[in-house]
Amino acid sequence: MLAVHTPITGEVIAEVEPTAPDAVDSVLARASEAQRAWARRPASDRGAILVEAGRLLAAHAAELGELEARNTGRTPAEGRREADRAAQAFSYYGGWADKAAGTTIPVSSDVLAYTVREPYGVVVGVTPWNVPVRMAAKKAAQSVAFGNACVLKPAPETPLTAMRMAELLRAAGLPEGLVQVANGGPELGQALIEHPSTALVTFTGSPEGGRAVATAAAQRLIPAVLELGGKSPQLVFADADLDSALEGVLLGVFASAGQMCIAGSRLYVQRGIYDTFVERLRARVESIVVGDPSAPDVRVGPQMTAAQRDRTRAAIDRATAQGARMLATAQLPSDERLRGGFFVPPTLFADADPRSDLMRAEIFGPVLAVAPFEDEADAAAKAHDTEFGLAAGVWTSDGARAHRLARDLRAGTVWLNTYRALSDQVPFGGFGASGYGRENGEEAHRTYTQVKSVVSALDGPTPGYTL
Ligand SMILES: NC(=O)C1=CN([C@@H]2O[C@H](COP(=O)(O)OP(=O)(O)OC[C@H]3O[C@@H](n4cnc5c(N)ncnc54)[C@H](O)[C@@H]3O)[C@@H](O)[C@H]2O)C=CC1
Ligand code: BAL
Repeated sequence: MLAVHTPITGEVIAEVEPTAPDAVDSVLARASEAQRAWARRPASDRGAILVEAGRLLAAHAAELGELEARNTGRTPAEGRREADRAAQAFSYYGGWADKAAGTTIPVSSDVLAYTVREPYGVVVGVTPWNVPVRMAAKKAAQSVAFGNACVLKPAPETPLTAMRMAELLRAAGLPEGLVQVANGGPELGQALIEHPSTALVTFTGSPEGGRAVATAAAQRLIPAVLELGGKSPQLVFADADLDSALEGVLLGVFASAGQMCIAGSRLYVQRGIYDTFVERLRARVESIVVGDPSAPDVRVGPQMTAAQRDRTRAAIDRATAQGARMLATAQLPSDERLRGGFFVPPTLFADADPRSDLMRAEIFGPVLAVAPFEDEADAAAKAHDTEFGLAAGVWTSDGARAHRLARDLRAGTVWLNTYRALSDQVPFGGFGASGYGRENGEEAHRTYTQVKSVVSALDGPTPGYTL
């Protein structure tokens, strides 16, 4: 059995049956069979079932949110928000199901061509432990909206909400086998991708995992969508609304205890306001209350896994060893009950070597590094000093500058005077080592379908056309 822990105390909260390697065939056979029938149903029927799934998930959002918060150590409010957004994914993609269409192409007076966007078949969705229910919902909803089946493989540390979601989807009328959850680690993920019935893989997780997934997909000549990590910059200009910028910076890196692919973990502040802004930041970091997220004053909970706690602690030690100056660190909880919890205090560093791990490697924990910049060109150069390109934040009251930077920054998402504003409607994905392929919004239709072109002679059978 797979033991599932709560990171708040380290206790085991559930045991989950792993999917046996010899069950992969039957999981995928069920998915293929369900998909063939599902793809033949009118798109508006599929959409209506997804909308009903959204309604049922919303009706169970309190239960799902509580489970999510317990398994991930999020605050109850964050858990609820994640559950609400999982429900919204089904409502949103339910709306897309009968609106996504191909195109007609008037090639010449006697030839009409058109395209049809067809489902791939069975999609394998490999999801991480940091956003369990929303990520599972998003990948499943995008898959089935356009006629695919979806086999989800959640991270073994946080499978509970995806499993409950699959039960609710079935209750909402999604056919048996269309959305399934297979439980296990990387080996199971590989076995699912290597299986001949899998037609598309969508992965969210680490660059290492992404590389292995892409390699397995390439061996099978199937497409892979990879949403990987980041080392995202936030740029604060002297003319910004500094109160909003301060909040945006804090939430951008310490929400979810820093375990976000989009964490704004490199902060660059314009020289003229550097000392005062960093002093305000330092005071705020020191006052962050860390502990059991269900307590009303707690702002930062634990790391979601023991392994992540160890990785974050090691990253803090390495930053110090490589010469960064620790400016502030919050207090760990003193409550005896939380002694087994996976806590790491939010920590602020300055004066790091730009080539050090602190400035280059994803930490995925509550660790922020701050450095000054001189002007717009210097800010952009510093922002680009990374192999990643997932997100960037710009805080300035100069609209033209904001849009110049939005144009120039190499990142899949650029937020202007906000951060972490994610929506099903807005395409999401990375540049560079942050992955490739896009999900969300109308990109979902392109990503989760393949194009078939149909070319038709209008003036009777005509062999040998060269178009
Ligand atoms: N971009 C993101 O949202 C995430 C990034 N990370 C980064 O990765 C680091 C390590 O976290 P991990 O849990 O080890 O992430 P991971 O990338 O190893 O795991 C994420 C998911 O991929 C699966 N997986 C891993 N290797 C696979 C393979 N070869 N084939 C198929 N499936 C595979 C895992 O079982 C899990 O479901 C974190 O410290 C963080 O830096 C982790 C989780 C999410
Ligand atoms: N992993 C994608 C960013 C998010 O939805 O939290």
